[in-house]
Amino acid sequence: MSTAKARTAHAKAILGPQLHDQLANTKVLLVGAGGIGCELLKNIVLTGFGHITLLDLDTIDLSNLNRQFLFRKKDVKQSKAIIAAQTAAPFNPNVRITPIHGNIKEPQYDIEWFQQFDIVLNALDNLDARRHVNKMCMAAQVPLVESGTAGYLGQVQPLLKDRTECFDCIPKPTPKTFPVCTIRSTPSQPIHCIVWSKSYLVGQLFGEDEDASGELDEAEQQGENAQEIATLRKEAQAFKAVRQALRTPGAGGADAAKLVFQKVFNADIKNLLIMTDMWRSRAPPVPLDFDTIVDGTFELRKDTGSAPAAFFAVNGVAKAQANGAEKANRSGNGNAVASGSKVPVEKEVPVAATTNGNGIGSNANGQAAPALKDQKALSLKDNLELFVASTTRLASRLQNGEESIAFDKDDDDTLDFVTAASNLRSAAYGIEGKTRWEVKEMAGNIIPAIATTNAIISGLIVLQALHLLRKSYNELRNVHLQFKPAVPLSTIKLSPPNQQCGVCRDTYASVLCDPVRATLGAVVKGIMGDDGREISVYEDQRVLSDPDWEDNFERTLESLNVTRGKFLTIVDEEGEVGTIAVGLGVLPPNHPYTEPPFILPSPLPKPPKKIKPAAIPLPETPQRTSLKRARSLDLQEDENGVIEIEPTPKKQKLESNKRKLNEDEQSPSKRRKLEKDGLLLMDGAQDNLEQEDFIVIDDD
Ligand SMILES: Nc1ncnc2c1ncn2[C@@H]1O[C@H](COP(=O)(O)OP(=O)(O)OP(=O)(O)O)[C@@H](O)[C@H]1O
Ligand SMILES: [Zn+2]
Repeated sequence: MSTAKARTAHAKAILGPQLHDQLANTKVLLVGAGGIGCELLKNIVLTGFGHITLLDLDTIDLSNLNRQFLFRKKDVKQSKAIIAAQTAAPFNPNVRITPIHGNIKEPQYDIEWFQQFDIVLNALDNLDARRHVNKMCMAAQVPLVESGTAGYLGQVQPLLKDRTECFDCIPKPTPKTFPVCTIRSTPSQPIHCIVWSKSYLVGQLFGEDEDASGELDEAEQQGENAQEIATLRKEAQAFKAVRQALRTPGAGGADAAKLVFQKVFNADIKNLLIMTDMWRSRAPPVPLDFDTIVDGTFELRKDTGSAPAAFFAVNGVAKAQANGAEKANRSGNGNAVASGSKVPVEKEVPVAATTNGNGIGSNANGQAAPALKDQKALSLKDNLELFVASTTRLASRLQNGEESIAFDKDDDDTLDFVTAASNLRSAAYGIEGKTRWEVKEMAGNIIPAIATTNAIISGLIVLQALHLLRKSYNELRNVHLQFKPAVPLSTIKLSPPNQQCGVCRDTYASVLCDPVRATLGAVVKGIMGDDGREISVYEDQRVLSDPDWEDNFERTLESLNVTRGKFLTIVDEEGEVGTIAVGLGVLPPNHPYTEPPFILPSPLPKPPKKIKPAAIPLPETPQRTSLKRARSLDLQEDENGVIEIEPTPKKQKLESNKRKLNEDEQSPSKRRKLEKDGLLLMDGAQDNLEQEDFIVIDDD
């Protein structure tokens, strides 16, 4: 057998000659060349996909090399897409890989561009880009395989307009937040102190001169303790002096750091202690003292030697350990603090993750093991020194012209500062400390990437992609990789689209136009044809017209900042007919100047009548990966240990922004209402559209 034949023999045997030949001509777009993307590129090249476009906006970072195996050290700072394409192309001489170093959200990647592909594979790491690709695939009617991994968990979801749920059919959970008072006055866990330090203190000291009273107003309205709020207000106002000191050359060194320390770890805590009621049911914090920490005589709890002291041994010596840790161990009082011999590890932390409070890492047997610098437990004095050093560095950056500094996990100065400040606060509140490594992980919301998870998920993506290309729609499954060694995979049959979805239930159309010449009115009237319904028109969240207000119809699309890659959304005023989403593309170069400056789709879009949401809420979707649920449904694992779960009716999705707007629009007096709310409306074609002219109805 020739080498070329031998190379494809196995793939051909597995796929069958028909699919094998089809793949050679298949055009696939792979978005993302990171952890999943590298694995997936290798897979699709070896499977025999013939035309691959690989797009990624990023360059290679040293930290990518442990799992993004198409990259080498010499490639650091080069384009991910270009290097991945170069490395993977020789895996199959018949493949054509077109790398693009760019952002998938750029306007040139419009509906027409997406339509050139037979299938799109997402290997992205953020919701925003995923949602964008989902929408473009729905608009272009191109099948998409969506995927993601988090530590040991992973998911693959095939998506096809009108057949399956889209990525946006199910609302995504919002990130966890903490009540403002927990963060600002009564923390009880390390994460509370970390959030305080990175989201509040860094901003107050090094950020824009922002008034942080908004969230306090809100807390007050929600009935929080008025005295506590008043104290927190005073505390925030008193930042002025320290902000000034940090920005003053000469005073901005260690003295300024000491000033900050005295304010936040001593004076502010003393002020909170005045509210004795607050500390009846919880342990009061201990004001820290700069000088005695430096000279080694400071004691966190003079009285009982309570557990937290074990983690903040003064001078790096586990002075408190003898009385503190042991007592904590014996008392077993259920506090969040752990024994002096082992700090609880919240997430997977490799190598010498446990520490014994004296700055030396210990392994599982309690034997001393040399800790990496970042994984070393810091004593109270270590933290104070780190606080002074990092505050001084940040202050000098401000003095050298940086206007404001925000937390960034990859900015060593801010990470050092957040590590030290959160540990000092933890010490004051009797909460265990965290290593710099752990703080980076928690503050940066880092979930360790696991190469094996990416490899498994990338294999599953190819299987789902093959089902889509074969049009074996009954074979499609959502697949979950779960942290259950006995049943690592579960598959779920696909649910139909959510009828209330604001993305995949829209009727999409594409208009090729010259936005410099085409007016809003001409395009909208062209799309609507002889359909005389009352409509409103939006671009994203901006209202461009409604039935009582069509002033913008005269304006060119460009003057309204509605250009290539954007969508005009045409919403039925009565809410009875589906929404039309018109994607804007460019005119072909040979389009005659004498013709209208746009080409309408043919046939014109005919959105369906809307299905009214059911009055009675449907039962909630089950925990999809839950084994318990699978068992309760009496489902059997198949021969591969895979459990299959039938989809159940889903809960009505919260109306999308657009639908919320729709309700608003029912009233013809919306324009007046918006103006009453202080929102600005554009009055005539001569108006220049400024950013502030946009009417933002709801922020996402
Ligand atoms: N809008 C976008 N357009 C193009 N590529 C994107 C876009 N958003 C994210 N990506 C790419 O998706 C990839 C996701 O891969 P991955 O999750 O492994 O992230 P990473 O940045 O390589 O790793 P880590 O975040 O763990 O350091 C990245 O290479 C990233 O550049
Ligand atoms: Zn949807």
